[in-house]
Amino acid sequence: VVVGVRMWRHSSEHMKWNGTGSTAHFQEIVLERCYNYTQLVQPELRDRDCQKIREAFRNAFISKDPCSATEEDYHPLMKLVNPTVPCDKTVFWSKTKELAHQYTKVQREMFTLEDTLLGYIADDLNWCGDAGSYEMNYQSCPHWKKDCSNNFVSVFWDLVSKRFAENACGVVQVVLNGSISNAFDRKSTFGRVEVHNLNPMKVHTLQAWVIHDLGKFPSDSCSGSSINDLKWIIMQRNIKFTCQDNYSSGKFLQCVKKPEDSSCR
Ligand SMILES: Nc1nc2c(c(=O)[nH]1)N1CN2[C@@H]2O[C@H](COP(=O)(O)OP(=O)(O)OC[C@H]3O[C@@H]1[C@H](O)[C@@H]3O)[C@@H](O)[C@H]2O
Repeated sequence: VVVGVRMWRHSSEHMKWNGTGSTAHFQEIVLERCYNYTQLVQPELRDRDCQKIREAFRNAFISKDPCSATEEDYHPLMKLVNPTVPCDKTVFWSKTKELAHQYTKVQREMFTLEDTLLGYIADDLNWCGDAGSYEMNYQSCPHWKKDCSNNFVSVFWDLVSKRFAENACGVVQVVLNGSISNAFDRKSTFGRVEVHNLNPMKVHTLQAWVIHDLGKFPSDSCSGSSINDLKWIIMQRNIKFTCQDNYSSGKFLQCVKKPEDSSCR
């Protein structure tokens, strides 16, 4: 058996990985974002203990082999924060992160995962430690493809995405990218995790929006094969499927704000 030889940096105690290192000032950013969210964004969460949340987040991965992450490592953190999104207000996205967040900015009552506490805290951050150290590794962290998929960042997003989907109820929406050939991809987090964790006892309809970039000819649409694949999976799960296409991103944002507008059908 060839045992992969991990390259140790000669000078410091940290491993050398293929991915970018932990975000500088990670702990301070986590604490600041937690206070910002619980005091300003969702004041009804003002009693959440941000020091405890920061500590539980750090304890999930510090001093552990960054290629041995499991969902259990995050359980103490998950116990401190449970996503409570009102029914009919959940928005998933795939390959349309910016547009989905523009959507929930104009429609404040809608929620993407980033509009919940854990998604808000962790968005765009990177983090990892080392089994042999109490310090975070700011030089490099495992790359999900070149090093290992069970790294702490990938396991975190799969876990919070699963909980976000489990919690959803009523009519849920997904914003998909009509400017790429496969707007729906079974291997994406939406296709691999969220679709399969919707609870058919709570979610009765998935509404898909297939949005294409302005001035670009749509590459996929509601009648495309990838959307039909999504429709089949959803209907197999006893959830109704509806789909809207023929929207550019600008028109989508305008029409979600004013659906009664004549140009919005
Ligand atoms: N900062 C966030 N990252 C992620 C969220 C999320 O909500 N916020 N994710 C996943 N995710 C990470 O984004 C890329 C894939 O994006 P991309 O390929 O564009 O789309 P995915 O379907 O994989 O992920 C978006 C989907 O999963 C949640 C969010 O609630 C959306 O409904 C991959 O690294 C995932 O681990």
